Amino acid sequence: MMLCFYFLTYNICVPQLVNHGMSIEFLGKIRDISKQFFELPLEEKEKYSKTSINPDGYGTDYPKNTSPISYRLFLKIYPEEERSLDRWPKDPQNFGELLNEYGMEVQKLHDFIARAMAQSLNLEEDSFLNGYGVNSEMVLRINYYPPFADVDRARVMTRHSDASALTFLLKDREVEALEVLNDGSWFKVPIIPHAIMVIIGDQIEIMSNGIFKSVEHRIRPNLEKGRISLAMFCSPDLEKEVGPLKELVTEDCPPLYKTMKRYKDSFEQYYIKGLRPISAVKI
Ligand SMILES: O=C(O)CCC(=O)C(=O)O
Ligand SMILES: [Fe+2]
Repeated sequence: MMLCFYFLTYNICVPQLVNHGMSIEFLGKIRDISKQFFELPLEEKEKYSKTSINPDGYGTDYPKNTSPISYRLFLKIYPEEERSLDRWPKDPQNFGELLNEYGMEVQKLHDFIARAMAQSLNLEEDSFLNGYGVNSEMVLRINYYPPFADVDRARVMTRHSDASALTFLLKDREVEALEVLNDGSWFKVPIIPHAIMVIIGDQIEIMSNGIFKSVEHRIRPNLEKGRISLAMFCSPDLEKEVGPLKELVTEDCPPLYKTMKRYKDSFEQYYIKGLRPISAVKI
């Protein structure tokens, strides 16, 4: 496996994984089948709609009567027994099987990267993985952004960092739209075909006591073309107390973040106010 660090400026770098073991054909199938799902008639997609109690399924993040900047299919992949299988599309055929296989592959990548990150800090290789607790989560969000011309110009996906520990992002093969923030300026992330981008989420920033910083990013839709992306959010067990790893806290390096459960739950309330949830857990 190879981690290719793509430097956008001298101090901002976007890790993209290549030689990750998934074939070009497999990634092609995943992207194509996801796109086919979003191209189904609305009433077909709405068979899998999310509800107010279960976020799994098809939906948008905006109220029904406004034109959304993105549509999404949100599916919990792990823990396996928490899958809402009635929201896993039966059409296109094989979608479920492919998603299952993709989940297993991304889990391997995740464990490899989490171990490498721990080793890079001279920690035991399982330090981050142990910090996740037993029922760590993987949630897939497949995003479809219609062409810009179809949506309100002002609506760029709000800037955010991910609530996850790590996010593994399979980007569109053709449409560049992801931007990351550094020092007040936005930088476009270039496409490396078939690479999987690793996004540092808030919970790795917390566990590493600020050594790894979560990345603020946003999407600027394309004028002519729709765009597909698959974001796999890998996060600790919701019931696990997550805080700076004790190996990283010393007299000289006090904890910089509070320890808390269910970080994700508090995310939404800050996000909708335009605040960064991570700022609320800083000591
Ligand atoms: O579509 C993308 O490339 C990124 C999506 C994203 O940031 C998210 O779903 O959290
Ligand atoms: Fe994100």
